[in-house]
Parts: sequence; C-alpha cells; structure tokens
Amino acid sequence: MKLGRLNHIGVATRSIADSVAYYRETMGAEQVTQPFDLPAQGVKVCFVDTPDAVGEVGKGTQIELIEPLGEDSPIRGFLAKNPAGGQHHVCYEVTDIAEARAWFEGLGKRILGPTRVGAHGTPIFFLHPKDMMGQLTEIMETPREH
Ligand SMILES: CC[C@H](C(=O)O)C(=O)SCCNC(=O)CCNC(=O)[C@H](O)C(C)(C)COP(=O)(O)OP(=O)(O)OC[C@H]1O[C@@H](n2cnc3c(N)ncnc32)[C@H](O)[C@@H]1OP(=O)(O)O
Ligand SMILES: [Co+2]
Repeated sequence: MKLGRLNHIGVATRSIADSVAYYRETMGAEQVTQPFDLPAQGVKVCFVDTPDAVGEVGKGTQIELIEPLGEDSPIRGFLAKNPAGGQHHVCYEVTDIAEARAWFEGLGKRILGPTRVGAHGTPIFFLHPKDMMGQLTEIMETPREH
C-alpha cells in the first residue's frame, strides 16, 4: 500500500460555532460548510477548506471540526482529557478500502469497528492510536468523481 493524500485533519471541539468563528476571524478561512449531524458516528461535523498548492480553495486538505453528538459519542473521552479540544485524528485516502483494511490487518494493527460510511459519503475505518505511533488514523476511500 502507498501513502495516500491527506484528506483531512480531525479537530475535536466542544462548540463548532466557536471553532468556525476562530477559523474565520483568526485564520481567515473563507470556505466553511454548514454543520451537519452524523448520528451513526456520534458527531456533528463541519468542514473548513484550506487552499491547495496553487491557492485554490475547495480542493485542498480540510479541517474536519467534530463536536460530540449523543451520550455515546466516541469523542467525549477525548474532550474530557482535552477540554480545549484540538487535533484528534488524521485521515488519508486510499483507492480501495477493502485492500487497505487487509493490509493493516496483515500488519496486526487494531481496526476500530466495521468499515462504514464517513462524512464524505465514502467508506472509512479507524486504526487504534496505540498501533499508529500515537496518532488516531482514519482511512477513507477516495470519493469517485461524479
Ligand atoms: C466517521 C465520521 C468522521 C469522518 O471523518 O468521516 C470522523 O472522523 S468521526 C471521528 C470520531 N470517531 C472516532 O474517533 C471513531 C474511532 N475512535 C474510537 O474508537 C475511540 O475514540 C478510541 C478507541 C480511539 C479512544 O477511545 P476513548 O476516548 O474511550 O479512550 P481510551 O481510554 O479507550 O483510549 C485508549 C488510549 O488511546 C488514547 N487516545 C484516545 N483517543 C486518542 C486520539 N484521538 N489520539 C491519540 N490517542 C488517543 C488514550 O489517551 C488512551 O491512551 P492511554 O495512554 O492508555 O491513556
Ligand atoms: Co474524520
């Protein structure tokens, strides 16, 4: 398997509204999605677009703001330990999610739960941070161009 594109950096926050104000006012973000709920994943999500290598917004790596949704949200523990929120995970793209899953299983990496549909509408899975040099790692199948 080859290292794929860094699709997004997941940033946990207690308040997406506060985080959006920060990215707009402090960081000068120009393109921010409307927040949306992913009840099955236990999070409210909002994407902040960053410019790509030539400065075009909309094709670069995104900041994925995630706020707990529901009592069982998987990020409640993280926010209890990190009340100010912060960098939570990184997400790399792959061309074939099943092949990637087999690759990491073959390396003995713990995969957290089933492959499921993520915030971009494509299959994703997570790898345990303790097996990934301390970094919670999400693997996502590259969206197919429409
Ligand atoms: C899918 C929608 C969207 C998308 O992009 O499409 C998302 O990305 S949603 C993102 C939120 N969902 C997830 O994170 C699902 C996967 N996460 C999990 O299953 C849990 O969060 C888990 C298992 C990573 C951590 O569970 P918990 O918070 O209960 O903590 P533990 O005590 O079990 O943690 C064990 C150990 O790992 C350390 N830890 C926890 N979270 C992280 C992290 N984000 N980065 C690095 N390390 C982390 C924790 O401190 C513990 O370490 P220890 O030394 O034992 O204290
Ligand atoms: Co993510």
